[in-house]
Amino acid sequence: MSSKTTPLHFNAFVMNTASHIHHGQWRRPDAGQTEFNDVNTWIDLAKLLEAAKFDAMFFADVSGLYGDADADFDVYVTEGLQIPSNDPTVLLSALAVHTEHIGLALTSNVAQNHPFNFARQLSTLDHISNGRIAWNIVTGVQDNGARNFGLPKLTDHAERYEWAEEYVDVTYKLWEGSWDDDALIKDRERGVFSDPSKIHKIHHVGKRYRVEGPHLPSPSPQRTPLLYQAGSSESGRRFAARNAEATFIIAPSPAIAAELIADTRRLAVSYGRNPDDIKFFQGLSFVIGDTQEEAEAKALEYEQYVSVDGYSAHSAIVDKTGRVYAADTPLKDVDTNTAKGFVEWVSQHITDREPIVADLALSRSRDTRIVGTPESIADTIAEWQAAGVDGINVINWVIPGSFAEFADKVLPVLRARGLAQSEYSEGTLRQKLFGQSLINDRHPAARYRGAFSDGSPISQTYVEPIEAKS
Ligand SMILES: Cc1cc2nc3c(=O)[nH]c(=O)nc-3n(C[C@H](O)[C@H](O)[C@H](O)COP(=O)(O)O)c2cc1C
Repeated sequence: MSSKTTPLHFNAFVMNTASHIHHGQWRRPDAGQTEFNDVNTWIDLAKLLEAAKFDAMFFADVSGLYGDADADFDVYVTEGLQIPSNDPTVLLSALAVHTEHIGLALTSNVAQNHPFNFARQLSTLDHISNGRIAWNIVTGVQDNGARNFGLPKLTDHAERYEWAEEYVDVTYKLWEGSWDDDALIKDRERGVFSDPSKIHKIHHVGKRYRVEGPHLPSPSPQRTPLLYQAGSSESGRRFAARNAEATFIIAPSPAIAAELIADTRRLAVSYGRNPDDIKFFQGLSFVIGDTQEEAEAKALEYEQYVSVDGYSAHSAIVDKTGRVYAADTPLKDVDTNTAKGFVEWVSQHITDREPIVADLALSRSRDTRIVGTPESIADTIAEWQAAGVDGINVINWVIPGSFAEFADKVLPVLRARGLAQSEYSEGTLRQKLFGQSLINDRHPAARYRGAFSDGSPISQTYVEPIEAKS
């Protein structure tokens, strides 16, 4: 079913590191991502994106190293594969003060921050940015990323999503229920800064957390930041259907995206939400030429920089000791239990010779890559919209070049077709996407509005009701 979203939304998909997705490209002379430690790299990019009317900068993040935590991690360090990396939560405060309209989205998983303090950080950022913050809710993907927070390894998949449900429940209570709208008074005459009868403890007691409250920040412009989610398994889709206002997907084709979108929207309705309470953002990268031949030639040039080790390591095509296979290793000799389906898929598509590991890397670098002229790229983007996609997360090869080129060459064609905005609409990030600043009444966070005002325990998800302390 075609998306009703016109114009589409466009986010710049980035990470505060040198080698985020397209590994090896940091070696190019025009790769500014090597200077990720310089805040001006990101401030300049934010200004470029805002001038081009991108909807948001969308920062990925991880809390550790990829691969088996007991395995060798040399390849990640050699490749700069998401290490070193800096914390997007801190960086976004700098970007907020240098921009006015563009949304600022950060990824954080349920292990890397305690929900009480994380809710406080996001409220602070939402105040600083005047309501432009979004949170990409992820459950984590790394054993090391879990071990850095005291866990023995990555929590099992289903339990990670149960954990995420309680995590967001705590944040919803803090963001939506702890402060009434008129609690902050600042009455110099009477010497009353806030009204204590309008600020409430949340008394959360759950399987993983005990959080008394109240929330320390006063309500920010959005209260609950715009909520993204990334994760497309059955559990991932159910979590998104209950909690996400936007989900980030990397479907291999518009047809598969259409199935994923229809299923998630159907689930959202079963949870009492509307189908269009969720917007879907597809990750795509672009190689742009004034002619198709020029675009193809540029694609070959990018492929000269492809790091087989980088893509192999990121796709967990590693042996038991964590070492990547040599590029000329026949795929039949690859022993992996994490990417078996991908290895088999690539093998099926190479029939004229023995498929090797280098073919996997090349296939990864071409995943959801569109090579063409601005017009042909706009045609393809329209096909994703027809599949139900509401926005595109633009994946870069180089910073800022990939975004500057997309802004200069493709966005004008999309604007002429009504597929990209020419101006920002007023208001907060949620106002721009959904026409209202606060999360809608169909979302589970809304049930906590006013829920603690009389101090009585409320029907709480994932926690036993407790006698609210008088
Ligand atoms: C498009 C996309 C982007 C993701 N980005 C991140 C990320 O930045 N950090 C992270 O820890 N996990 C990230 N993930 C992993 C998911 O959060 C999730 O933990 C993982 O996909 C397992 O969920 P699933 O089995 O439901 O897909 C991403 C997943 C997808 C599909």
